[in-house]
Amino acid sequence: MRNFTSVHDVDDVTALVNLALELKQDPLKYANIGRNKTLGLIFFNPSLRTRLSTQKAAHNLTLRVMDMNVGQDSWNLEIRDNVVMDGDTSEHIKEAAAVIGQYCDIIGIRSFPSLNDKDTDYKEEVIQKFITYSGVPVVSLESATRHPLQSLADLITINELKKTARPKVVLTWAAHPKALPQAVPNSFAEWMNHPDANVDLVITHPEGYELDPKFTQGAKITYNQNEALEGADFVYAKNWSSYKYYGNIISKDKSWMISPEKMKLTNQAKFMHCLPVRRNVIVSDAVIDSPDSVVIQQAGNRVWSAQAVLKKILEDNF
Ligand SMILES: NCCC[C@H](NC(=O)CCC(=O)O)C(=O)O
Ligand SMILES: NC(=O)OP(=O)(O)O
Repeated sequence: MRNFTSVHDVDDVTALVNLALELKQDPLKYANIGRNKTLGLIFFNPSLRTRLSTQKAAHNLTLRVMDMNVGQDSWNLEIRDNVVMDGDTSEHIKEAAAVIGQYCDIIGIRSFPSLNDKDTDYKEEVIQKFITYSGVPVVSLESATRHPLQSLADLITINELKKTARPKVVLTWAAHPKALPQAVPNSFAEWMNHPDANVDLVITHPEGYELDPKFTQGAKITYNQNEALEGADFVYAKNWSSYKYYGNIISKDKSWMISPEKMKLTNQAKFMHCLPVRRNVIVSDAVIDSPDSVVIQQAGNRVWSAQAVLKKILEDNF
């Protein structure tokens, strides 16, 4: 594996999940593989889990880590090509990526979408330009359209907790006051639809919140949340803004919040969310504080997800 930007970069998903579970049992098993190598973590947006879990994973592999918040610690970067840079961007991504590639052996990038222009966001310019110009392997720390380290951690968590060979997994939209990216649900759908995930995926959302079919193909999609939740083994809640009416909030329907009444429709499902989550907006206190909530285990698994990916990249490229 050279880069990790989506499930398509992984040649054997089952093997990667098994590697993560092996690392969870024995975190320092491959502690020498990153010796004298440097990982750079570049953030265009805030992060708690991704920043800290990836650092922890790197430390377990003896990688050195440098991190930077673009525009706060560094210059504002210009992403577009062929522009006269007489505005508020001081440095072009072409130079910035190439220079960071001189200092780092692997680069992680977090870059959210603008949610203004679908074509620009779905072109994934920031991460693609880092791949083109840095000359080193690149790992997505959540890009405009995907969050693969999160989805891998989600799959690890489902594998740890499933009670049947092929569980029913429900991805449900819930209302939110801010327009959020589609990256988490796109990526979750793409990973759950992979044959190695071995789950039945049902996606439920109000009309107009259809995701790009490129990610959801193979899943059952319904506007009826109660019907979707019936018999679910896992409930994965997430808000996203509309893909069709790009970046807009078209429903504020509070009835989509995951409450104890909704959880009663399920097969004593585990409640999942990538975090950060707004309590009593996306999920009620009673559900997130219940024994069926696995959000902390899920966040804990971000370490093993990142460590498995970094180990594979180190092994395959150095
Ligand atoms: N990395 C996990 C999710 C990050 C982001 N959430 C947010 O921006 C939530 C912000 C808020 O609730 O104010 C998203 O949905 O893609
Ligand atoms: N789930 C997740 O990626 O969290 P952060 O945005 O805090 O990194």
